[in-house]
Amino acid sequence: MIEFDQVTKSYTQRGARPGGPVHALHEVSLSVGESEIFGVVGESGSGKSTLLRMVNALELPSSGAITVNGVNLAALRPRDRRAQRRRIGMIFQQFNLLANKTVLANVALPLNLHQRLGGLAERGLGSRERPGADAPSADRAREMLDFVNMGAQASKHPAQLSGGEKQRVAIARALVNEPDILLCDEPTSSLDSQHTDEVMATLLRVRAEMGTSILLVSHELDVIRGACDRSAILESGRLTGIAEIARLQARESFESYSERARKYLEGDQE
Ligand SMILES: Nc1ncnc2c1ncn2[C@@H]1O[C@H](COP(=O)(O)OP(=O)(O)OP(=O)(O)O)[C@@H](O)[C@H]1O
Repeated sequence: MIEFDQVTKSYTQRGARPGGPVHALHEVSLSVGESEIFGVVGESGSGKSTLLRMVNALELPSSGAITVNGVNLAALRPRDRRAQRRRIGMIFQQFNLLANKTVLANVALPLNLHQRLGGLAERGLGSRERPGADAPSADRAREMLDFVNMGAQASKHPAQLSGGEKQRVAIARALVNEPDILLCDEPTSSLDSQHTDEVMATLLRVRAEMGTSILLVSHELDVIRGACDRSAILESGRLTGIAEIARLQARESFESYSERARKYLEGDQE
């Protein structure tokens, strides 16, 4: 599904005393399977975000090749690259929701954009000219909000939500176009443990019910261990290994916070 073949990404150092190229990634080869949850761990600056951004062609390799669903990203024309990108969802540490839009409008946004750029363009119509153009988007957005248990908060604005709720809305938005890959860049790094568990339980459900492949960058080893099947370990842009993570543990780790708290406080913890 996602293949990195000897991928190197170099940047030219800028600044007062420019030096040689920085290898953000150096000859990285890995593959991520269908419906797999694949982690990426490493210290700050090890190349995690670069790797993630390369999957949706926000960055292209300096050498080597990346194929997604059999398509070599570097060979795509810019327009096809944008189309390919719409088939990949992404969530971020800071949620990136639009503050002046309701939860529902945030989730519907990619659908409306997709319609404007796609089918409507072909017919030479803007969505304002088409009666009821937004209605199917609203239905689909509501469906996704229900999926992340945020249906009751559809008319709120992001500022009225907790961090965990914002991230679940961001997940709904990332999945509204039914992508087969979801990229997660430090999705729980600004959340407390209760909200981390809610978000991770949601991601496990996304994989179980939608079959989405998930690439999860995190510096939180517990999060990786609790959710991923395997994880790449990066050090200074090099892949130092791919850890196999026991599946049994993964299923047990994201019980509800209260369940874990009760077990822990009552001493029922391994
Ligand atoms: N656009 C850029 N221009 C120049 N150097 C860059 C650029 N993007 C990343 N780098 C460099 O590439 C290396 C890897 O960066 P990257 O952001 O991928 O690491 P990371 O593991 O995600 O770090 P963090 O955990 O701090 O976000 C770093 O040395 C970084 O400074």
